[in-house]
Amino acid sequence: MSKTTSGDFTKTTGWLDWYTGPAKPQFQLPAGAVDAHCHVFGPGAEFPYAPERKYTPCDASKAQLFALRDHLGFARNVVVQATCHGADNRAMVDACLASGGKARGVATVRRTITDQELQQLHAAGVRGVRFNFVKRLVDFTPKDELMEIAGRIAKLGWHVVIYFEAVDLPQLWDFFTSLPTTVVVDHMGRPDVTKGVDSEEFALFLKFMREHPNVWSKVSCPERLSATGPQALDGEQAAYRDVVPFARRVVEEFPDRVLWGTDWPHPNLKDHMPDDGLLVDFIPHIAPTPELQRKLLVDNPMRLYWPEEAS
Ligand SMILES: O=C(O)c1cc(C(=O)O)oc(=O)c1
Repeated sequence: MSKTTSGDFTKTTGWLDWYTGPAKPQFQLPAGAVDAHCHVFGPGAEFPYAPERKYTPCDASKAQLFALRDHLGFARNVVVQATCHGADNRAMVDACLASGGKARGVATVRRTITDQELQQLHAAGVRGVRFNFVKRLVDFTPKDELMEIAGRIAKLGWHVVIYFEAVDLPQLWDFFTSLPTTVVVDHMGRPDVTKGVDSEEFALFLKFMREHPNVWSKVSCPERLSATGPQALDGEQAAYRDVVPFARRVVEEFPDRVLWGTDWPHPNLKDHMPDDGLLVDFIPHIAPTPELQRKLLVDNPMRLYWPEEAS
């Protein structure tokens, strides 16, 4: 597979391309497992990157995503709109439509979107919108605009996905806790794992989930959060051990409100690109029993994204 950025685009300097030839996981995923956080990038020649983007990635097409899904043993994907596409959801929608019902999506929308356009997104398989508060990724969208969008998508039965850094949770608390939908936190709210699992910062995140039963968390991205490694490369089976206590705490306390995803193609990683097969092998460390694994990988994502099929 050749990895390029097509169209009139040049990759951000230092960009790390996704890993070719991932291992077959040793951990066998339960039947029907969902990769509930992944992206498509372009291809730029077909789906141009947004003018307001903060980075230009290498292309990562739907066909490449579906090949990874099959290789790792997932049954389905949730394709989350990547910030490099702004509020132009065409690449994500195209992936959902091409998946034969095996992908659902999370969109980024502006308040100018019409009801008809929202209905079209729904028909394509979109079931949520993403609000992003990570400053290196997006410019600020006023909270009144976000709240207006949340009110509109609530009527479609959709949820809100939020992405923020742990240090920003206190100032975002009131907004998050006013949202009228299920709220799904990306990557555990990005804890600083060097502060420890019993830190005030992580305690606040657990309180956020404990006091608000509509809040869910993706226990994803150990490769982003780890400070110690070792990196999930070259067969390493003990990768990212410093992240395990955080994810495991969330899985064990909130087993019915957690999701897991590869985060392929892993935008903006700076020091290494993980082997996605080894990332799958991380799962039994954070969800140690078959029951927790089934909830994390099958029951919970099915309830949120394919409720009509959920048992
Ligand atoms: O931490 C990141 O850089 C990142 C970026 C994006 C995106 O650009 O959409 O999505 C993610 O899930 C994570």
